[in-house]
Amino acid sequence: TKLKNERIPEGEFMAERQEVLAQWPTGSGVDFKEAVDYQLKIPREKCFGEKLQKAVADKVTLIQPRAGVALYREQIELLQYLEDKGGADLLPTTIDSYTRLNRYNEVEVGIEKSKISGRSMLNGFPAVNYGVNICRIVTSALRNPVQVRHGTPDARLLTEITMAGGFTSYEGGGISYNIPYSKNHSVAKTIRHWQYTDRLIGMYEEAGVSINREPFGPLTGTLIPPCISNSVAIIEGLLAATQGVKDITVGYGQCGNLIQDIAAIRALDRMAKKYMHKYGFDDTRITTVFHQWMGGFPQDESKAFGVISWGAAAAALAKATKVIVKTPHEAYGVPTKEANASGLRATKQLISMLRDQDLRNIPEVINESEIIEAEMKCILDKVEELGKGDMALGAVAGFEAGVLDIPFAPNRNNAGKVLPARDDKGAIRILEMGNLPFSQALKDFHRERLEERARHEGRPVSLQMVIDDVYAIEKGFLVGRPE
Ligand SMILES: CCC[C@H]1O[C@@H](n2cnc3c(N)ncnc32)[C@H](O)[C@@H]1O
Repeated sequence: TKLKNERIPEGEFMAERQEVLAQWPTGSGVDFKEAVDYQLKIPREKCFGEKLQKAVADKVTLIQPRAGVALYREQIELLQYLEDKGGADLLPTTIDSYTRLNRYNEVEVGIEKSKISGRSMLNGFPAVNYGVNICRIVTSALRNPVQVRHGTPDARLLTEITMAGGFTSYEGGGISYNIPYSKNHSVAKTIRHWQYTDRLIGMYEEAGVSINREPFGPLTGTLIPPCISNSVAIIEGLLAATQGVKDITVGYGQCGNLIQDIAAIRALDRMAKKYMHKYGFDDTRITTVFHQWMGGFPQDESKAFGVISWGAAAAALAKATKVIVKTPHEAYGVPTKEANASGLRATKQLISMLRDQDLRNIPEVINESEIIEAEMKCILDKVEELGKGDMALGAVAGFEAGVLDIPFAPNRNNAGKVLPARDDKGAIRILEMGNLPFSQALKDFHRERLEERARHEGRPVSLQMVIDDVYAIEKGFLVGRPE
């Protein structure tokens, strides 16, 4: 059927649902009505959206780790440790890579190997293979709300099982879990898959169960201009709201210039609310999430804590509703529960020390935020025009035209013409505009900021700046200065 940004008709949805639930035997354990009843019995303080709204009211920034291991008793032990010893306000369950690729046979092997070896042979929690009841054993063993975090282009069955399994938040989107994560999936296909996810969550909403949805903000996590990741977040938020989703957390990955990071969150929050209103979704609740540094991490744990704390400070000063926390094992792989908890404690230290400081309204932030909003408007206006008002069609056409273009993304449907580089203060600017539909004034602004760096470094604005900025991270710097 032709893609359109409209609520999936019930008959069409139910027919598709039969196929989805048949994709793996555990799908037969999903009964929507029974799942709604189960969800309605979950205490309110364990509902993700409720806790986010309380944080907004209390003006606090919540902390949330990533965490996922193969065996479910270990997953319970891990998450209990992170809430008890790490002080996590919100809990994740990070899903393993095989499940993200719908390769459930290989998951089975991974679970068996983990049981035999006694250690996690998967890089996350295999929720689909475990099914509804084991998910409920995990989510009901914890004091805090639990969110599904993953990177799945076709997450339809995962949604069915985890929503029935007592999770109350679900990360991802048809763009943000495709373009940065896969080479060949078409944007139209994954947007359609995620319309299924959002329609199912819309059905839970209509039955009185509010499930929080969080588009994946950071995208490739490498020098992403805030206007690009913010625009994708808003498109995914609008596509979700169209399917009946009411509780949406829009996100952004730390880039490193403090003024720009705070401005990005401010622009994201304001524009998300503006676009929800523009499209008549006045009953959606919007919150923000700030991801601590998504780039390469130092191996030295003390330096890693420096990076973690800096991301915590930026989140606190931006008054993000929640911050996603890194660990001192980031340079190595899946962290131990102790390392994960220590990243949380370091973060909470900064969040609480900076609780009374808010930099969102200082002039430099407002100036940068207004530039980001203007850039977002150029992009979103063009997406609307290309889609003739339909955001789903506009997104597909936007990628084809290079109006939406995510730097360093592997997907062959991404133009890959836009090239970012840092200016003299480390803020992300655009060196190659590709087909971004910016006004001349905005194009001139970016050029001027890069020329300023060029003058300071005594070299021309060039691709070498992009390369130097990518490698600067390993040397512990942001701006890749010439040798
Ligand atoms: C956005 C995805 C990348 C981030 O997600 C972390 N990540 C991946 N898998 C796990 C896991 N099983 N447990 C804890 N963190 C995990 C990586 O380290 C990185 O920061």
